[in-house]
Amino acid sequence: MTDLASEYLVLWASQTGNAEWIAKNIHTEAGKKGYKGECFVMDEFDRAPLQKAGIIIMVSSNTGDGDSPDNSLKFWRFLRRNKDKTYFANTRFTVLGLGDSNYSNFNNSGKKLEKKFKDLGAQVFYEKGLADDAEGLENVVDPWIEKLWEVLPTVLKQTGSASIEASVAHEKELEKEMTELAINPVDMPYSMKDRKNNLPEPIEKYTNLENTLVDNYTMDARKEKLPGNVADYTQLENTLVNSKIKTFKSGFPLAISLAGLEAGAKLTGLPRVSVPVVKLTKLDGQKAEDMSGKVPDFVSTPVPITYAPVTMVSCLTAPDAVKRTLEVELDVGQDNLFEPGDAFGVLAPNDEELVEAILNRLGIPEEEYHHLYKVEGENLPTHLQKATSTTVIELFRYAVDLTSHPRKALFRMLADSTTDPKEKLMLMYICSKQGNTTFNAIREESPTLLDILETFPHCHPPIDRLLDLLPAHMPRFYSISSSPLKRQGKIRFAFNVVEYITVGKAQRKGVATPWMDKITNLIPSRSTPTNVEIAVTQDIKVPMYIRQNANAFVLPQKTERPLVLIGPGTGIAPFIGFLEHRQTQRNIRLSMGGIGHQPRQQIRDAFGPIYVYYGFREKARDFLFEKEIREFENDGTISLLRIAESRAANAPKVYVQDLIKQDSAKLYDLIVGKDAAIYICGDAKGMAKGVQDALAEMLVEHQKIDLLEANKTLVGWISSKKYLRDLWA
Ligand SMILES: Cc1cc2nc3c(=O)[nH]c(=O)nc-3n(C[C@H](O)[C@H](O)[C@H](O)COP(=O)(O)O)c2cc1C
Repeated sequence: MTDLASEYLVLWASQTGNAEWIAKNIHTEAGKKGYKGECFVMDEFDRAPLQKAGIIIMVSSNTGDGDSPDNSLKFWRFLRRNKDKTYFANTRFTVLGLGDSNYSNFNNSGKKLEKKFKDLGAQVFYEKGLADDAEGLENVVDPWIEKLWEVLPTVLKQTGSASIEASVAHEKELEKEMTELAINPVDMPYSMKDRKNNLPEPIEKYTNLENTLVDNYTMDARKEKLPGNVADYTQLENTLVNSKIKTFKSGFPLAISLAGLEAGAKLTGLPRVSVPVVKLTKLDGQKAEDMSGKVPDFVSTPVPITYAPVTMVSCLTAPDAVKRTLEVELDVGQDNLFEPGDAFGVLAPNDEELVEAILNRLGIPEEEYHHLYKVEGENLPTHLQKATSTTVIELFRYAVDLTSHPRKALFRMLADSTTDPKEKLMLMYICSKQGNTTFNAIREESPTLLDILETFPHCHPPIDRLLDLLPAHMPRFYSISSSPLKRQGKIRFAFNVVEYITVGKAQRKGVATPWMDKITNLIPSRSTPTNVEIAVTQDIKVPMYIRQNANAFVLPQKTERPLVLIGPGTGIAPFIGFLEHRQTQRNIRLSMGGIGHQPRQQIRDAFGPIYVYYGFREKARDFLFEKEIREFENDGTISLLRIAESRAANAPKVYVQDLIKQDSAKLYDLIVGKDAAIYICGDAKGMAKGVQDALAEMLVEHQKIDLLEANKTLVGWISSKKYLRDLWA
């Protein structure tokens, strides 16, 4: 195939919006460069010119255990059924995979796409890119796209409406702006010396500002730094509160290292200014009621949302434990069908104080919060497509993510939205190749949008552009930790309340877990007794929907099949549901009575043994579900309970993988001899890899095969669903 193709097709599959955003940017830019083509989500492949487009560019992320995103499952069914080795004989393609190296199945879906397309006769025109969210997607995505523009003219005609010359000229212009920015000495942000000279006395307070323009500061720390009498300011603050002038939450401005920024140097590798898509139009004079507590209509879910009343809350950790784990029960009603192991999504809003502080920082007064707007634009991202009549506050509560890792493209846009040349230079530096270390350090700090805006006080981005560049706000998923057999119409789940301090001393919190902590109202005391179930009678509702488990992380149909359940920390939660289910099934069988000469033995044989590997820091503080687990052990639901304590006083650290190694003979007999299914839930990084190694060692020792063979066997077990993993990074 040497001819130039005349049309391209971009296909994307995305679980949380990154791949969609990147794919749509590629499509928009290709159009601007004069190429002709279309862009579709993979599951709409039947509308796409699959065989007609000579060039296919695919962008796909991963979910679960190297699984393809939900919006590509139909496409995958089509690909799997397609056995025609010449189906894509006239197609050249490339793949951009988005993955995370914390997962052992790194970028599995992109790799699978490449293999399948080759099997169907397609040829690779440009080597696939495998981006890593653990390191920052941009590190691979940006150079991969840059190179794509170099390769594309060799395989695709520029036939679009824009004339080639015009597009080349436009391209040159962009290129110049994008790849080169000379640093003029007068534009340089303050040097350390200047900074010290400009600071009020006493200077010692500021000497910790090495390499920073802005120190991290809290309200109190800020007061401390104010020159003059602090009492005056405190009084001023009180006066403001008393006179009902609203005060807003402060952010934590970032400490930005400019170590690589030198006068006369050039900034290169700057991301292209992303094409504006979103247009926010005010609907004249129309206002909406404050719908606080109700998820706005533009949020789409695969099944309708249930507003489930909270019926019980319990704190599973001791007051002085490092993590705080809550268990919550929701009344989801009889119509929501689920199995233990299924997950459900919680539609929590962004933190209200954060939302209001951001709106305030963007210059939107409170009386504007409820004006109705329409979100318009060609090729809008999925999460904004239905926002045809909504308010600014709802968009910031439910449409965009205000706390996840910022994209380089956001900094690039902010650079164009500041009135201050020094801020512009800093922002350009952050998204340049030279500023990569600084960008990664910023990612580590997980700043909120408020923190970023407070770091660059002269930056006034238009809201439309923020909507363009902020990632989608997503539901948060939790595993169900109860059995519908035992608790009809109710689900229980457990979660750690995500709150922590960063290296830069900024306080951070998650979205859904602090929200649930707040609405269930256990926080004020913090000394809530451990493991006491508190009935909730107030009208507290959680918007949620059940997502049935796509990767078979549910109990096997046959109750005789032995199980090995491995779940440290909150990874034990789905297994509590499994065990409750088995316990109830056994009780039902017992109440019905066995059959034959040995009825009790017959009942026992109907339920395979269950080995549980569970771990936590310390028995006294973090033994989640202790009461339930002891009960399962005593009544024989659990056949073998192995507990790993990683921070027991005066004892070596023990992890679940250590216990698996100790039990390797027993486990080999159960897993290989008796065909047990293995389930593992929890941290993808240390734990899942450790368990994988321990299982491989078990095979090496008892099956007498080498490590390579052992790992191949494990991969085979994963694909045959004998070894099931529900992991998070
Ligand atoms: C629950 C979950 C499971 C994931 N599993 C994998 C995986 O098995 N392999 C991998 O390479 N990346 C995995 N990822 C990482 C995603 O592919 C990555 O974060 C990507 O940027 C998401 O893009 P999206 O927003 O388009 O879905 C997982 C992410 C999540 C949240």
